[in-house]
Amino acid sequence: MKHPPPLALTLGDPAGIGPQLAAEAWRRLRHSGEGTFFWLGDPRLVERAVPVTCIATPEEAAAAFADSLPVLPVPCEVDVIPGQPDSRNATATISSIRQAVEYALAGRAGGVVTNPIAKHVLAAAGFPYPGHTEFLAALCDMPGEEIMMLASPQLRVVPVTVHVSLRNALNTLTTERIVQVAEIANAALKRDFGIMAPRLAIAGLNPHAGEHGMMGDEEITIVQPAIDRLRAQGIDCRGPMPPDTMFSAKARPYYDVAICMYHDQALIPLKTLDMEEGVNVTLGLPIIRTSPDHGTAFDIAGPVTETCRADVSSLLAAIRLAGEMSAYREGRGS
Ligand SMILES: NC(=O)c1ccc[n+]([C@@H]2O[C@H](COP(=O)([O-])OP(=O)(O)OC[C@H]3O[C@@H](n4cnc5c(N)ncnc54)[C@H](O)[C@@H]3O)[C@@H](O)[C@H]2O)c1
Ligand SMILES: N[C@H](C(=O)O)[C@H](O)COP(=O)(O)O
Repeated sequence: MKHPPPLALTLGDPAGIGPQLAAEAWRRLRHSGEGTFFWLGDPRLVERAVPVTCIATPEEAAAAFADSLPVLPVPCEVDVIPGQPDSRNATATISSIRQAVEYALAGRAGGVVTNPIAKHVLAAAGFPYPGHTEFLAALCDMPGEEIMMLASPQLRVVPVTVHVSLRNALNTLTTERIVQVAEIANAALKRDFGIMAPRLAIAGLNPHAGEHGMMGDEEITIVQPAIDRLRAQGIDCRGPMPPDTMFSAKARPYYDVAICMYHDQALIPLKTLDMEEGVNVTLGLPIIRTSPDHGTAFDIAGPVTETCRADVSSLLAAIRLAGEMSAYREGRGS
């Protein structure tokens, strides 16, 4: 049987926990048969902790994986001090993401799994994107088509507005964008998650979903028209749902994804319920991209050793989910 291409795991911020996690993920997965990955990173950061094979192409990863971490070298410009990010290393962080996407677009990587970046560190080096999500869309030449989903065994959430201030989120929330995001989520649940008739729950924006206009009228003027348009297309969606109760254990079984109006409305419930198993997924692009749901964790970053201080669960969940999504896309999903 032909093996699927390996996943490309990126460097992330080299001063964060990414290098530790890459080494630990390899230790946990090397004999598991759950898929192969290669790390686009600086071999000097991990070679004291795990055996490393430097590879020149993704195709060499499979043969190396059982015995060593396959590393496609992306050297850092300056010495890495764990916990102390340095924007001079932004070039390596960005190059790693760029190469991973190129391999995925060419079908030479089964998907991209990103290690966390610190947005302000990249911004200090002139990086013009607020996060991976928007950068990946630009690399795929599909700006504006990207959406962010966070998925865990208990909940899936999609924020309509993402990396903007709360004030800007309110100013930029439109019926058109809610419809576009819900359509992409609906299609992705079918294609990448094997959910053939997705059920969408659309959140309100205001307390009590506006209380019939008493506490804000965005539900009436913006959200309900989006729901009407989605239903007219045959998409199963309900709402506007009061945001304070829609994430309860009783409510969650009735939908497959919650479409939320702003970043923290979506991410707070998910990370509170399931930080360990939560995965950040980019939908709407031709490539598969997943990521752990946590950040760079500079406060616990240390030299990469044989013992990993950071919790690798979310990265492992991201790697597994990328493999599952890839299987669904290729008709191998179950
Ligand atoms: N996917 C991404 O690239 C991504 C996601 C979220 C945040 N970030 C970035 O990360 C940076 C730091 O963000 P933050 O401090 O808000 O969040 P964070 O997730 O980095 O850290 C929050 C707390 O959780 C702990 N933590 C995080 N991951 C952990 C792990 N795997 N094991 C054990 N403890 C862990 C940290 O030590 C810290 O105490 C920011 O610059 C942010 O932009 C990146
Ligand atoms: N908003 C995400 C989170 O808090 O988990 C995170 O910042 C990652 O965003 P990108 O995947 O766009 O880097």
